[in-house]
Amino acid sequence: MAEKSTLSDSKSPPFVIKTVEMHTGGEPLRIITEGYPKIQGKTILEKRAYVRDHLDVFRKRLMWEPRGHYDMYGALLVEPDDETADIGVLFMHNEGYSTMCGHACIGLGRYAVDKGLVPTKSPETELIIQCPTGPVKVWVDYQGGKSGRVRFHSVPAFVFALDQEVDVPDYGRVKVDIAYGGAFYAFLPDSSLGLDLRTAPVQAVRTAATAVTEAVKKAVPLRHPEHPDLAFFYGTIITDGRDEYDPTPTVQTSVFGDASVDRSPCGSGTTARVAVLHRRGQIEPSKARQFASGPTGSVMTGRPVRETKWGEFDAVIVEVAGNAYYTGTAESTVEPDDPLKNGFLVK
Ligand SMILES: O=C(O)[C@H]1NCC[C@@H]1O
Repeated sequence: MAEKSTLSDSKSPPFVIKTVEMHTGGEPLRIITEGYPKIQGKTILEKRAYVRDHLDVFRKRLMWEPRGHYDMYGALLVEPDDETADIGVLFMHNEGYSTMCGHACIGLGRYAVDKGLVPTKSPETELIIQCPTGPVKVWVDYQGGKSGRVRFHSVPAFVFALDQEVDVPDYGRVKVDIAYGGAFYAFLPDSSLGLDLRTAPVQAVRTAATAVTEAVKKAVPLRHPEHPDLAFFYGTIITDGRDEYDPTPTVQTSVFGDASVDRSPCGSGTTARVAVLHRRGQIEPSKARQFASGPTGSVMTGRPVRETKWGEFDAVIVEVAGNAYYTGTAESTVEPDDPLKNGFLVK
């Protein structure tokens, strides 16, 4: 639906937002580089709350149609408050503002190197991106003046629940694993929803995963070791159930936010899934596993690096790696008399 502007059109300055467009494994990344109003707040979580409460019309204009689309994804660079961080970022999608995004960290790693936001070093340039979930360490291949593949270590990943039973309307009682990889996800195999990821239409996967998400949200109260703003359920990842180690990729489709389908294997979801596989003894640090996206077949690798603790939770640092590519730049504008200027979604 189209929404009324919360900005006064006669008084507000013209809307001109510049962006750099990338994709990681097919998942769009719209990096906002110029034109956002000043963001208030000292901590990154305060900044996230500020854009959500005061500037949400900007997200809708940039993520929703006609400038974006139902499954668009964006990143807004902000001043970090963590002294160790090189850049800070807020993430946005069709419904709101997520707390961690692996595909975006992969794209932003390249972007930071290519824009000279960090001093470069070969063969790898290291940087820290402050995300709402916490600091994410990123290494960007950098050789012959060219940025390439990116790997990252997110905040500690932990299993919240294994084999949690939930009743999913239209699908029955299923068991899910719930884990945190910078955001909370539920995992279950396609077979328990009567689907086959290799052949199911993406809409069927979207519908089933969304039903699981709604059921888990109702049934499972979440806890985060540090901050209540981070204790929300972000999405469901349906897998092909091939959890035991195998050199060929295991397929997974992540459905997050308001039923948005990730075109990539989902970096934060992969982080969380590695935590589950690690807990079940199905993955080793020395053998990275390949995780392929259901919608596009694009691949990220993931492996546990070392065990740690986060508050009450046994946790693990996970390394995820992937590739991002530039697709262009854009300058988005708004005409005051456009009745659809604030965006709309077609499901
Ligand atoms: O790669 C990721 O972590 C993300 N991709 C879109 C949804 C998740 O935030």
